[in-house]
Amino acid sequence: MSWSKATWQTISPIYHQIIEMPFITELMDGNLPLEKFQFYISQDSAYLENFGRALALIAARAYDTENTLAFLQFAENAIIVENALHESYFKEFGVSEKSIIQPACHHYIHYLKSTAALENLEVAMAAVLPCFWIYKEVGDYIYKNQKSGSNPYQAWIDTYAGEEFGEAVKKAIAICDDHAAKTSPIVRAKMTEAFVTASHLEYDFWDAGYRLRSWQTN
Ligand SMILES: Cc1ncc(CO)c(N)n1
Ligand SMILES: Cc1ncsc1CCO
Repeated sequence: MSWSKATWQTISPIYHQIIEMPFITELMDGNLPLEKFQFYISQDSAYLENFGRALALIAARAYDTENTLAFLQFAENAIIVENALHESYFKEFGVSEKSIIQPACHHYIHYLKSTAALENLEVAMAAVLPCFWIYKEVGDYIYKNQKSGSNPYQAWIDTYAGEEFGEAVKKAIAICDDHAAKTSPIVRAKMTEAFVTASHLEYDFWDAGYRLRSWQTN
């Protein structure tokens, strides 16, 4: 079995918990309170900017130009999505300025950046993979299970259920499988551990959005 298939099986309970989260079910039904979406989208803007930096760092560390190019493209797209969030969703949902990075987002960003900087390249690639893969699965799940009628969050749903994003996800999975096949069992196990950790952080990011979880002092 490929590394990616085995690892997805490992995080399958986390994925199933994610699609049952109130943030996701309410986003799907279009009745997620605006305040929670605003919190999420402003945190996600900071997330994508820094995710882009982590991807660019992985691009710089890649073993060959083909993989450098792939990760540069991922980095560029993450930043393009971030700009799209700014220009359309921010206006549409009345999110005005860049807000302080709150705990869940802070945790995730710095986990990705320190892993991209300090761990084996293969482990860094595995750490960023849930950002691609879980969003693709969640996007498809919401798209397929949506009720008919208008949803204020449709633009968000369409971004992640779209074909262009799907192609990037397939490519990122293939790159991880290729690296997993060529590395040692010790590094492969660390790749799995990084994938599991990032999957927990994906859950936590949505949970923080639903609870509006912020620093307790101001
Ligand atoms: C927290 C998070 N993970 C992954 C993605 C996918 O781009 C995103 N936008 N935000
Ligand atoms: C994972 C990811 N999320 C938003 S853009 C991007 C890279 C896709 O090319």
